[in-house]
Amino acid sequence: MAAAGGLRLHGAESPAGGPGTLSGPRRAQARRQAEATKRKHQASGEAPPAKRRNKAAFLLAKKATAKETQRTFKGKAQKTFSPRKSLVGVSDGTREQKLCVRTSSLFKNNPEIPELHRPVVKQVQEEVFTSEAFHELDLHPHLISTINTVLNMTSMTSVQKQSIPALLEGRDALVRSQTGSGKTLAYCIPVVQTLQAMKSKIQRSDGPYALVLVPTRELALQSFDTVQKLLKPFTWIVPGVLMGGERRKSEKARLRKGINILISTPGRLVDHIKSTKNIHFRRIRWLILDEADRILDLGFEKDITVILNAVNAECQKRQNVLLSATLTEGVTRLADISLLNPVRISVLDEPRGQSEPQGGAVPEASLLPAGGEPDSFAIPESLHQHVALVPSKLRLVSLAAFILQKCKFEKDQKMIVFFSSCELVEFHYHLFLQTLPSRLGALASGQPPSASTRLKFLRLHGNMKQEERTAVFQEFSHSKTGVLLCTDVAARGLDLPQVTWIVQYNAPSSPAEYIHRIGRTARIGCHGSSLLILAPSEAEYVNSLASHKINVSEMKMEEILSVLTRDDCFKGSRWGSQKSRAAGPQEIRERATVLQTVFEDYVHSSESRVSWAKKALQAFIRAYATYPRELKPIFHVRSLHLGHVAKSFGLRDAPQNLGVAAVKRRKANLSSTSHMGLSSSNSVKQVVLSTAFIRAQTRLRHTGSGFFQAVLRGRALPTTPATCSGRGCSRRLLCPSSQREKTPLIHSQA
Ligand SMILES: Nc1ncnc2c1ncn2[C@@H]1O[C@H](COP(=O)(O)OP(=O)(O)OP(=O)(O)O)[C@@H](O)[C@H]1O
Repeated sequence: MAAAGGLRLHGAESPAGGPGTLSGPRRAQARRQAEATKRKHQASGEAPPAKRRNKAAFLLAKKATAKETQRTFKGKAQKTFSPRKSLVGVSDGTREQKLCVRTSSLFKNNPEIPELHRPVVKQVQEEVFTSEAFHELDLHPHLISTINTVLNMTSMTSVQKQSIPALLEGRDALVRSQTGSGKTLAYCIPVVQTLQAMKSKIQRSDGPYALVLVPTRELALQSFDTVQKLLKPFTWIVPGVLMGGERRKSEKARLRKGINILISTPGRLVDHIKSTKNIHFRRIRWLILDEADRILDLGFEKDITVILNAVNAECQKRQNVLLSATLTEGVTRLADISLLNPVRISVLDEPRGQSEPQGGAVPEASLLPAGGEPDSFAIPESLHQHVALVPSKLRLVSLAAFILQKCKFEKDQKMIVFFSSCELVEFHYHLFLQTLPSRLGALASGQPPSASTRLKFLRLHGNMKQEERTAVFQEFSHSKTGVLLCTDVAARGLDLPQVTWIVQYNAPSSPAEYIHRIGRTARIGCHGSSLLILAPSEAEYVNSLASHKINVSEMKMEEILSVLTRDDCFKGSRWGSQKSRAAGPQEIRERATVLQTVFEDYVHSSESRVSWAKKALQAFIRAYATYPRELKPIFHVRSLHLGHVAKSFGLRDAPQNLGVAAVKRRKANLSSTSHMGLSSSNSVKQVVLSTAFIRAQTRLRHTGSGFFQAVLRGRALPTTPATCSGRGCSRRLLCPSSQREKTPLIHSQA
């Protein structure tokens, strides 16, 4: 417990003569005593036990604080807080008693922030728009007028100019262009044009002619919406969407009536293939895999195998299209041998400079990254990328300060913050929702927060009910401002208008995911920015990004935190008489500590909140343990300082028994764990162990196109497509004519 006051600042951060409750000599005595204890433990190479660490301060505080201490937020200067009874601001009106009050020491014992010596690399750039109009294509006039009037588009983007003619010719295609460059229309327009032109007019009861697979439900809804708009003049063609979370019964009814362009997530389609009699693929002409690298990843392996086998069993002649902003070399080569004479479409400027593609057919090398290096992807030119190195203890306040900076002090900002798991999204969503808006409004003015001071927080992740997911997706789409906290469920394909900032609070597990996350901003030629928050020990990740031609510039943590001096509700009393704007580093530190204390007070206001924060911390460590092998030297769970990370969850101390229950569960299942020599006191190790299974599962997944790699493991990839030579063919696993029933088949154009 701290020296009584809920917001008492102590240690290095406590300003001399500041708001503390101890008199000068007593304060000095307390500090000397605390430092002596600390030196003793440092000398022995271990941290002092939590209780003893605070004992000196606690004893003196007890003596000195018969009186209550003043809270230091402006507007609350008169209000006094008892250490036992002080209340944390909760916007739901419930007031809970504090169990313990102790202010953090945020700026002590942090690792040094290294200088970033990032190599400046030339990013791969693409031209978004062309000067060619849709009416120059050989499309139905009603389709053109729908594009012009309903979608308000006249000129084609580069990827559309290259893809539409090639797809109208009936070619299989691999399409790669940067995020937000119009790939959806690049496949939707040819599908609609072809289906409306069919000689025997399509009947609803014919069932699906086109099957579009997308990785997430929101993307399914979004693609469905685009197709629906394009089909306005062609009312006899019926689009439909299948996605998890919807009522299966109503989907079955729609399938029974007939859907001609079927958009689905893989899992839900498998559900229907297994359980719905009315689903068939007899007339499939198009198979489209949007975000193909994700769909063909190990995570979807089983589902895709079921779907492709079902489709191939009924339909041998169709056009296959694979699209993504990050079609890796692995995916393209593997798809190459399973597609029939595919056209490879890429919008990269550099290869185009050498040989201009004719009619959408790009030279073979151009789906490979410029310069022939593996897996470098184009990034929108108007996207400004930043990185901030922030010690673990300061992560939470830095994120909150950044949100305030952009969404409170700047106009019309819309932000997406990515986290590594659903639990982390939930934790930060509720924490911010309960603390930040109430601080900003109520504490500054003594009134409830006004519309102008209110921060709008939304959250989106896979553990939410579908109705809520859809509502949030719609609300954020139509909103001009707001902060969406989410997992990677929102990373792929979503076209959320006017997003100005992307924050990656937890680093992504691959450069492809980095590209997709930041690609939610700066779409279709707009401006946007991104911020990646890394711990000092993770600084090397900047070089890893550079090796994929991704350039980030540094934003200093102090710059982020300095915004707190613009809001007097974070003012410490030492600075009461000074002008905020002239604040120096010490005031910034003090204000950051005030903000951290707001979070800690909230978390420690009840046992249940403390255990909620511990669970979130546990989820963070679990997710941290799943980085792929090649990133382990940068993101290794053993390099985490549990006590420091705990601070970023509003916890005052490192939990002692973190992960024990999980480890016990795993122990029961995995007899092999015993050899790891578990020590009950080593919490991080326990969590590592409890996540061993997850790591093993995800290792392959992170290797990129793991599904195909698994199929082909053990033999060299053919560099050029060859024809199948039947049963003994070395590529038989991908060839429809030999082992259909066992294999994930992309193509079956017999
Ligand atoms: N020719 C065009 N003119 C103007 N706007 C367009 C055009 N084509 C597409 N758009 C708009 O551009 C935005 C991005 O399109 P889309 O979502 O298809 O991009 P994408 O390349 O699929 O992105 P991602 O790789 O992130 O999935 C959408 O709002 C879409 O309406």
